[in-house]
Amino acid sequence: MTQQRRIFIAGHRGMVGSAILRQLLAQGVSPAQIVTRSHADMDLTEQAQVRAFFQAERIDEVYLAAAKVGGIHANSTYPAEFIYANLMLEANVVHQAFSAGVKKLLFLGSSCIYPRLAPQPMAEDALLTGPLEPTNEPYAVAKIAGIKLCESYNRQYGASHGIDYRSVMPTNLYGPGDNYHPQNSHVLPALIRRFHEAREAGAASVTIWGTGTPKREFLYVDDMAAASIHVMNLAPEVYHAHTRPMLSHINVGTGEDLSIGELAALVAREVGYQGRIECDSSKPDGPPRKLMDVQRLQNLGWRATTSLADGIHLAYLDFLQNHRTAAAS
Ligand SMILES: NC(=O)C1=CN([C@@H]2O[C@H](COP(=O)(O)OP(=O)(O)OC[C@H]3O[C@@H](n4cnc5c(N)ncnc54)[C@H](OP(=O)(O)O)[C@@H]3O)[C@@H](O)[C@H]2O)C=CC1
Ligand SMILES: C[C@H]1O[C@H](OP(=O)(O)OP(=O)(O)OC[C@H]2O[C@@H](n3cnc4c(=O)[nH]c(N)nc43)[C@H](O)[C@@H]2O)[C@@H](O)[C@@H](O)C1=O
Repeated sequence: MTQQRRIFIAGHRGMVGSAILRQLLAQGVSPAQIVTRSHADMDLTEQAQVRAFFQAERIDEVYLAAAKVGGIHANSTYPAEFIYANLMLEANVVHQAFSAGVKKLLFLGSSCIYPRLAPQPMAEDALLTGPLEPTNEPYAVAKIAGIKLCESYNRQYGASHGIDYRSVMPTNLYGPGDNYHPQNSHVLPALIRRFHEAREAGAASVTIWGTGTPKREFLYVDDMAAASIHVMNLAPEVYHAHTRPMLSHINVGTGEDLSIGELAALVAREVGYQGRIECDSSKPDGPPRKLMDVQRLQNLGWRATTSLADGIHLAYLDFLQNHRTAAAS
C-alpha cells in the first residue's frame, strides 16, 4: 500500500520542500513514488498548467510547500506579489487536486496568520481574533485563505469524497537551502551572511535591523519536514480527535523564543565574529512577539528535537558549503 502512493511535493526545490523530499526518501519512500515539478516546469499560479498536471499524474498526496516567501522587508516591499501569488497557487493546487480525486493534502501556512498582538503563546484558536501585523498582512491573508480552502473542501466534500486536507502553521524556519539574500531573506540567514562577511572583512561593527527587542521562535527545517510528514500520516481518528472542522490547523514550533538581539549574539558566536553589534531602529521590528503554543502538536505525538545552537551550527555549515560564493557575489 505504502509503496504505491504517489506523492506530489509542490516547492521541492525550496528549503522546506527539499527537506520533506529528503526525509520521505530516508523513510523508505521510493523515488518512483515522488512527483516533482520545478517552478520553470509548472507555474502553480497558472490554473491551466495545474489542472493539466493533476489530471495527468494520478496523485494520492500533496505537500503544498510552494509559496512566495520572504522576510519582513520583502513582505513590506512586494505586498501585491505576496498576496497574488499565494492566493492563486493555493486555490489552484487545492481545487485541482480535489478535482483530480486527491484524498490527502497538507497545506503549509505561517505563524503570521495570528493577530499582531495575540496572547502569547499563540494557540490555534487565536486565528481571526484581531488585527494582523501590517508588514505582512497580505501574505497572512493569503495563508488564512489557504487554511479556509482546506477546511471548506473538507466540510463540503469530506464525507462524500473521502478527502482529508490538513494545515500546519510553521513558526520562523531556517536551515540548509535557506535564502541568504541581503534584503529579502529572513533574519537568521541574513545574520549568518552579515556576520560571516563582517568577520572576513574584519569589520568593527555589524548592524541588525530594528531595535533587537522583538522575540521570535526558530525551528530547524528538518524538524519542520518531520512534523509535516507526521501530521500528513496521522490516522484520521487521531487527527480529528485534536482538531475541529472550523479550527483544523496545527501550529509547528519549538515552544521557545528569544530576542533578535540574543539571536544576533548566538549567530556572531557561531561565526566567530567578535566586533560590536548595533541596531538600526529606523528599520521595522514587526510584531513584538510570535511564540507558538505547540500543545496541539505535542498531543498529536510530535515535538522538535534540534536545539537552536545545533541548528545554527548546521545552517552555517550549509552556508559555507553551498551559498558562500553565491552570497558573496
Ligand atoms: N521560511 C520560513 O521561515 C517560513 C516558511 N513558511 C512556509 O513554508 C513553506 C515553504 O517555505 P520555504 O521552503 O522557506 O520557501 P522557499 O522560498 O525556500 O521555497 C518555496 C518554493 O516554492 C516555489 N514556488 C514559488 N512560487 C511558485 C509558483 N508560482 N509555481 C511553482 N513553484 C513556486 C519556489 O520556486 P522559485 O524559487 O523558483 O520561485 C521555491 O522552490 C511556504 O508555504 C512558506 O510560506 C512558513 C513560515 C516560515
Ligand atoms: C516567517 C515570517 O517572516 C516575516 O516575519 P518576521 O518574523 O518579522 O521575519 P524576519 O525574519 O524578516 O524578521 C524578524 C525580526 O528580525 C529583525 N531583523 C534584524 N536584522 C534583520 C535582517 O538583517 N533581516 C531580516 N529579515 N530581519 C532582521 C526584523 O526587523 C524583525 O524584527 C514575515 O514576512 C512573515 O510573513 C513570516 O511568516
